Amino acid sequence: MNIALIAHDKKKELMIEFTKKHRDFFCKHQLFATGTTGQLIIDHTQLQVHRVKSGPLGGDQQIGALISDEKMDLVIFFRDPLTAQPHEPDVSALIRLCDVYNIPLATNIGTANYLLGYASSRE
Ligand SMILES: O=C(CO)COP(=O)(O)O
Repeated sequence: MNIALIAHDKKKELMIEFTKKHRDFFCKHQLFATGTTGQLIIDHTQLQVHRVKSGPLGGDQQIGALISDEKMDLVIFFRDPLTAQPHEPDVSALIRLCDVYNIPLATNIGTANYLLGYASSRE
């Protein structure tokens, strides 16, 4: 599967812990991430990650383009619901494209755990 991993700043620690915990799952898949999130995942897990630009600099739109090209199978996007983002339209557009293309999307750890459990059971 092609999997996108994205986290807003206050959720980056959570993403690091999540990818560390599920490293055995993630190492079997092609990973894509926005710039800063991707670098942190690489630094802490040594997983291979294809990094696009940072979210506020167009990275969310690049992930959105991959979704619209039907190249993404799962999106895990730990959003920060309590902090205004300068690129909020890009965030909304990415989430919208997941709905347009029926791509499974987790925006919090509860859903992410659920989706990973399901994806692992199908391996
Ligand atoms: O802003 C983001 C998602 O909207 C994430 O971007 P970074 O991973 O570059 O911080």
